[in-house]
Amino acid sequence: MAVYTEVTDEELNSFIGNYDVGRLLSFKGIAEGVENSNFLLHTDKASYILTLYEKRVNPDDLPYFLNLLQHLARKGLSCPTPVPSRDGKLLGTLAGRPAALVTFLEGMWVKRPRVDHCSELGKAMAELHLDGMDYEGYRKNALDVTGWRPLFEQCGARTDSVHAGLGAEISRELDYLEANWPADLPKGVIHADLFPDNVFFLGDELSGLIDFYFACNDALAYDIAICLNAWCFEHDGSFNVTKARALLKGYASVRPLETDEYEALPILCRGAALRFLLTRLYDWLSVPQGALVTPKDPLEYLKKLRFHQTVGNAQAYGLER
Ligand SMILES: Nc1ncnc2c1ncn2[C@@H]1O[C@H](COP(=O)(O)OP(=O)(O)OP(=O)(O)O)[C@@H](O)[C@H]1O
Ligand SMILES: N[C@@H](CCO)C(=O)O
Repeated sequence: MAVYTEVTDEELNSFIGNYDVGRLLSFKGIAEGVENSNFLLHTDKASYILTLYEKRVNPDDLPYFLNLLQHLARKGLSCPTPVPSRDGKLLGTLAGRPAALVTFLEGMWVKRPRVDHCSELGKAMAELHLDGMDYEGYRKNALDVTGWRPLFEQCGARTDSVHAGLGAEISRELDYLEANWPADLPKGVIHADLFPDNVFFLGDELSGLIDFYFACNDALAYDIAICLNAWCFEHDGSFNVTKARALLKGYASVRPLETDEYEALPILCRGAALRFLLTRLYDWLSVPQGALVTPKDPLEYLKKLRFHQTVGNAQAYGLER
C-alpha cells in the first residue's frame, strides 16, 4: 500500500486550483510503492501523478529531485515532469505534507526483464548520465560507502536473527569495501534505484524512468553496478551474463566506459549489493507487527554479494575490452 495520507475532496480541489491543469475528473490512490503516497489524477486536459512526500524523504532534498526532473525532461529524457503551480512553484503543500504534481508516464514495468529490456535500460541509464552532466544541483549520496557502517550499526545484534553469521559476514565485507572503494571514478547525477519497477516499457520500447527519490551525485559506474544486480540475476539466484553483456553494451553504445570504471565493476557490484542488503535488513528489522507493507528479502542481496565476491575481473560481466 502506498497511501499513507488521506486527502479530502475539498483539500484536493483547492490544491488543484493552484495549477493550470484543467478540471479534475477523477482521483484515486495508487497501491504500488512504499515510500510516498501517490495518487492518479485525470483532468479534462491530461493525467497526472500527485505525490505526497512522507517521512522518509527529507524535505530539504525535494528541490534537488524536482529541479532534476525538470532539467532531465528539458533535455528530452522521458521522466515525470513536475508541473509548476500558477505562481511558478514545483513544490506545494497538501494535507500537511510537501506535495508535487508530475506528468503521467505511459507504460508498465516488466516483472521478468529479458535481454532486450536490459539493453534498453543500459542505453537509457547512459542518457540519464549524460543529461545530468550539466545539472547544477548537488546531493551527496547518503547511502555511499561512508553510510553503510552506520546503517549496519543500527541493525546491531539483531542482524543474526535474520541469518546465522550474517553480522560477521557483513562486517568483513565492510572492512574490505572501506579499504578498497575506488575514489576517483567519473562522477555525476545517478538514479541510484533503477530497479525494474522504476523503468516503464510500452511494448518492447522503454517509455520512461520514474522514482528519482534516491538520485544523488556519485560515481556513474556505481549506477551500472546497481542495475547489474537488479536486472541480471534470475529468480533462482543465478547470474545471467547474457543480460549483463546486453546492459553494458547498451550503456557503452551511448557513453563508453573508461578503463578504470570497467575494471572497478566487481567492487562496485559488491558495494551495490551490500547497500541493498543493508537497507533491506534495516527495513526487515524495523517493520512493525501487523504492518501492511511486506519488506523485501535482504538475503536475496546476500546471495548477489557472494556471487560478486567470486568474480576475478570485470570480464565476468560479459563485456570484452
Ligand atoms: N509519473 C508517473 N507516471 C505513471 N505512473 C507513475 C508515475 N509515478 C509513479 N507512478 C506509479 O506509482 C507507483 C509508485 O511510484 P513510486 O515508485 O515513485 O513510489 P514510491 O512510493 O517512491 O515507491 P518505491 O517503493 O518504489 O520507492 C509506480 O509503480 C507507478 O505505478
Ligand atoms: N529498490 C529497493 C527498494 C526501494 O527503494 C529494493 O529493492 O530494495
